[in-house]
Amino acid sequence: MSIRIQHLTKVYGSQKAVNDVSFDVSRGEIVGFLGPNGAGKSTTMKITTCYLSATSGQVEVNGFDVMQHSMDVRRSIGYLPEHNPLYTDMYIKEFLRFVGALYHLKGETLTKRVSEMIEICGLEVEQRKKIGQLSKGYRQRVGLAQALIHNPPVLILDEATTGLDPNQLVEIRNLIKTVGKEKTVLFSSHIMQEVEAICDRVVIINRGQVVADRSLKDLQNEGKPLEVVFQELTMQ
Ligand SMILES: Nc1ncnc2c1ncn2[C@@H]1O[C@H](COP(=O)(O)OP(=O)(O)OP(=O)(O)O)[C@@H](O)[C@H]1O
Repeated sequence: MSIRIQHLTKVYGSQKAVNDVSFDVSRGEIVGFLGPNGAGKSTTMKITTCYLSATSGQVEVNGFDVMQHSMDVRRSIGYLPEHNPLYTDMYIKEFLRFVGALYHLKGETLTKRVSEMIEICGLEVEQRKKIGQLSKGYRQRVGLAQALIHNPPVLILDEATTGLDPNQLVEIRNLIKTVGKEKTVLFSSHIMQEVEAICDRVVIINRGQVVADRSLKDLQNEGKPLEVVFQELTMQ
């Protein structure tokens, strides 16, 4: 199992943001993680990527427990957070080299990997610019490039396509689909068409609890659009 979340609970002060959440993501699966605003998606993702600690429950990534083996978990994961933090004064290449070095890539390997990321993420035309000079869509691409630079087996993408124009959306979607052929991907989104286009399975969370864990095929066989299923499960 690439990601195993068992009985995960996170309490902020007096608020239970995540309440006994359990689900697995198998190797090579692309899973859409859906839920209304404030449902607990980002919190679950932050715990899975070791950015936050859980109040209780277990999370394993690639067989490593997030509490006991956080360095192994971090090495196994590429993470694009919802608010993608980038060094705006750095040039794209400079930033990717910096991130690659954090993962102990060096010399020719690092140079090759940075070039590959620039190509895969469609950054060639803008590669001479500083990150602060890039449009939002290109910043997202840099975010994806930094998430992929160490070739992690697991990708966690929190609203990776927010703010992209329709053309970029198609390109990034295709990119996620392509990398998803050899990686496990958990990604959150509010765009149902996107989830339908990319995912094998959806996990829907509402008020901190999982309310659906279904394959897209199952849902399609029922003939209900994902949007309708989502509304039925999350609108009270
Ligand atoms: N650092 C924090 N301190 C206190 N409460 C928090 C903190 N982070 C998140 N929360 C609360 O936890 C709940 C879940 O938030 P979370 O960001 O995980 O939701 P989400 O499903 O990702 O929402 P969105 O779709 O709006 O991004 C929300 O009510 C939020 O206000």
